[in-house]
Amino acid sequence: MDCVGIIGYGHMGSMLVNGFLASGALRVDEVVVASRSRESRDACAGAWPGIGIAATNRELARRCRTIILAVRPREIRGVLNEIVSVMDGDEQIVSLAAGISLDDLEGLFPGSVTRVVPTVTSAVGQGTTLICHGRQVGMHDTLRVEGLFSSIGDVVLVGEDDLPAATILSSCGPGLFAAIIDELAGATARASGLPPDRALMLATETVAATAAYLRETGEAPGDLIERVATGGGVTEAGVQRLRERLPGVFDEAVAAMLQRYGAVGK
Ligand SMILES: NC(=O)C1=CN([C@@H]2O[C@H](COP(=O)(O)OP(=O)(O)OC[C@H]3O[C@@H](n4cnc5c(N)ncnc54)[C@H](O)[C@@H]3O)[C@@H](O)[C@H]2O)C=CC1
Ligand SMILES: O=C(O)[C@@H]1CCC=N1
Repeated sequence: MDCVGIIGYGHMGSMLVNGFLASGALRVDEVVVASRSRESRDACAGAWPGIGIAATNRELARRCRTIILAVRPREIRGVLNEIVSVMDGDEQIVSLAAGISLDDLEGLFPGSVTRVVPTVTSAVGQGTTLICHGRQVGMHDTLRVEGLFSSIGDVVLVGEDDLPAATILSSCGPGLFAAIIDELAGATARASGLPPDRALMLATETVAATAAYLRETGEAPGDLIERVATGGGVTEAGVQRLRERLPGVFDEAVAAMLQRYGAVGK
């Protein structure tokens, strides 16, 4: 049967199962899940009655033609080595793992291999999934995987050389922006009598509204700043401080992420 198998039912695996099923892209009888812990397999079976649960990764590989690897990068080699002997070679492997190249994957499974970088914000139907197909991926698999992931948000095709930088923006980005919201709300609450939960709510709404404004108007961030920061006014004082310190902070953060990206699967 042409089932979609998902190995690993952690943050991404569960988000994908929920997204594919809630969107109607797949039915429960078209999905099989395998995960190392009994608890996560039981949680999946409880959340989606009728879904396929495989006791082992090999059982899943026998039942599915599209196999999504939603395990951590350091587990990828072990999982692929484990399942490859029960595969007949015409399956499509979809790896979510940051830092594991198409060459690495094709070295373990010399067939149709695609790298996909989802984002946690797809849980609320927002954000961009990155897709990078390997050399052996045919038209049927290309359309199948792109169609599947477009059911949970936007899909953008990216060359493998651009994948690390694009991953930082689209997939690590929610974590980075959550940290910024937390810091802005925390600093405002510390400097005032504003209750922290209220500060967090206002900061979160403002970030969502700012993103919507930039997206809808197409205005450059610098132009928006000029519109907000009345000459000699309040915003100007804050933006000035940020402009002095943030380039160094962001250069450091991006360098650290790129370095980790190269090491994460080793
Ligand atoms: N969390 C995120 O926002 C994103 C994660 N990714 C990638 O997705 C992958 C999964 O990340 P998370 O879901 O965050 O990790 P996680 O740690 O939440 O989930 C991993 C799951 O894999 C299971 N697992 C571990 N070893 C296994 C094995 N040998 N066989 C079967 N199941 C096994 C674990 O029990 C767990 O359920 C990683 O490769 C990561 O690089 C990609 C984009 C975004
Ligand atoms: O932090 C990570 O390693 C994963 C990959 C991209 C987003 N989360």
